[in-house]
Amino acid sequence: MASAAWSIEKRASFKTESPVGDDDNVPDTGCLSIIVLGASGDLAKKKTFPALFNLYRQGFLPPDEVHIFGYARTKLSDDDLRDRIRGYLSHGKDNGEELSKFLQLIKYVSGAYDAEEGFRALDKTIFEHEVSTKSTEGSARRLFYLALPPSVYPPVCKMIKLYCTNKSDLGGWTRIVVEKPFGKDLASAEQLSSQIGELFDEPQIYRIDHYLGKELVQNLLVLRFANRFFLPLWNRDNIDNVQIVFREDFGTEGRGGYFDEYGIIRDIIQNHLLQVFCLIAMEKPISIRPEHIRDEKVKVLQSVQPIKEEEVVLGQYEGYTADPTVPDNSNTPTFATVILRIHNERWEGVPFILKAGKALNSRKAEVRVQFKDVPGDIFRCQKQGRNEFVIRLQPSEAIYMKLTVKQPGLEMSTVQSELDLSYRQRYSGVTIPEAYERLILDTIRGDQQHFVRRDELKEAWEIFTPLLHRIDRGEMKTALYKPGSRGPTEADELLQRAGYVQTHGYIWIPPTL
Ligand SMILES: NC(=O)C1=CN([C@@H]2O[C@H](COP(=O)(O)OP(=O)(O)OC[C@H]3O[C@@H](n4cnc5c(N)ncnc54)[C@H](OP(=O)(O)O)[C@@H]3O)[C@@H](O)[C@H]2O)C=CC1
Ligand SMILES: O=C1O[C@H](COP(=O)(O)O)[C@@H](O)[C@H](O)[C@H]1O
Repeated sequence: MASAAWSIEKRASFKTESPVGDDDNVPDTGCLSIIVLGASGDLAKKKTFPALFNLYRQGFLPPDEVHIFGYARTKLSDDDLRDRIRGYLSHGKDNGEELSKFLQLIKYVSGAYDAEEGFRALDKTIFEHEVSTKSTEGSARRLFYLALPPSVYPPVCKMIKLYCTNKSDLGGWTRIVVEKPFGKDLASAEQLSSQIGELFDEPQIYRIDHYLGKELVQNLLVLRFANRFFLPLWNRDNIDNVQIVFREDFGTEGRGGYFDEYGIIRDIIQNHLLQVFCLIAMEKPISIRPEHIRDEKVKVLQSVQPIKEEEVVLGQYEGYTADPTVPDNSNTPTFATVILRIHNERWEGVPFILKAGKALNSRKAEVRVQFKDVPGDIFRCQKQGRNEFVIRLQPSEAIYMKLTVKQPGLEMSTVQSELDLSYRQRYSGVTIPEAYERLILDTIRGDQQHFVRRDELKEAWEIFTPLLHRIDRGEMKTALYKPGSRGPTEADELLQRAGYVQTHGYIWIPPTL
């Protein structure tokens, strides 16, 4: 099929204003084919198909318009694929009829990732579906989700471009969703970007970072820019330090081979935590249009200073190399604390402490903004703790503010307490969507706000590549830590040196209903 001019992508994610583009002629309806490449794999069964099922159940994938196609090299029948994924969709719930109907929407095509034959067969199967839905040529929508190792992105994109691109002159489109890790360093990411960029235009490429689909990450812009409270406080005059933390209480769990090639900085910090960092640190965009938001993200990334070796702590949990897919002498960090410093008027001197680790003592992701001490404090509160604004991304989503209040009672003494917005309590009955669900819906609607733009990705790699190369060359020390611990003690020491003051004797406990 011949390709035609690409349509401008459009979607209003905030109902009061279309943040995307000016072209209102792109239809949100019509024949839609979702093609999951790498359908036999781990991500597809655990995340992609379950997200599609949830969208289907909520009516976002109408069965008269939508078909789903799995593609991979493994020889499978349609039913084999359905059987493989069934268990990941039902979660023991009694949704039998819905599930069967959804599974019937799925077809499977087997083929190589670099050969014409398979992609021609895929195109034929998709085309048959488009004909069966009486879709007008040029109006069909094709979404290719690459649940594949990045090594095969270039040949796969080439095959899609050559054999599976639909005509799009009547509002149809072809879009590509790519997963992280997008490259291993600046040079490889740029090479990959160029290879894909030669085949598809930027508005067709959706670089997924699933943290951008999390409810509380999406709330960051609203919190910062829709509340008067924070506007005057959000700067170096008031904020002492910011922590962005990811902790998992399990190890690499069967993904050791993949993980060892990448390490915790490429797996979590360079993408997930850095995206959160951008939303915390960037200036106010001129509107909520995706390009305006992404412009600001790029600017703050460009203001990050080179990382100093003395502001990095690396760790590896004991037992990591026991995984047979991990080399015995691996130096790959499973834990890292890295301090980023921003050279601009708002943030000069404020450390942004990005910390991520596997096999630690708890599972959580949060942003902790610690304020400076009260000047001329007449209550001697510094001894009790500083004001903190905490955004708990997961689990138990919450936003809370740690503050000092009078201890209730006859005495005039102070105590640490909190203003607490716990989602489960405040929004009981509301189901928070899975990140992948929301992001796939965005790709269908053409909203790139929560996806990583090419220049953003380049800046992200610019920041971390020198450090990553030093680690790869074995020039940085990796401390061993016990699984189930807080990580290397050096990380806590670095935190203290950066100015973080821990509140002793106070722990926020998520309220229960
Ligand atoms: N799994 C997860 O939780 C997450 C994964 N990701 C990313 O998503 C993508 C897919 O991940 P995941 O599903 O775990 O990967 P898998 O290793 O399960 O690979 C997916 C499929 O790709 C094919 N494949 C595997 N290795 C190769 C290879 N060397 N050359 C060609 N084809 C290959 C296999 O299909 P077949 O042999 O049938 O062709 C496999 O079923 C990756 O980029 C990953 O980093 C991102 C976040 C989380
Ligand atoms: O991308 C990845 O994310 C998961 C953690 O995701 P979360 O949504 O459960 O926080 C991580 O386990 C994995 O190593 C990494 O590749």
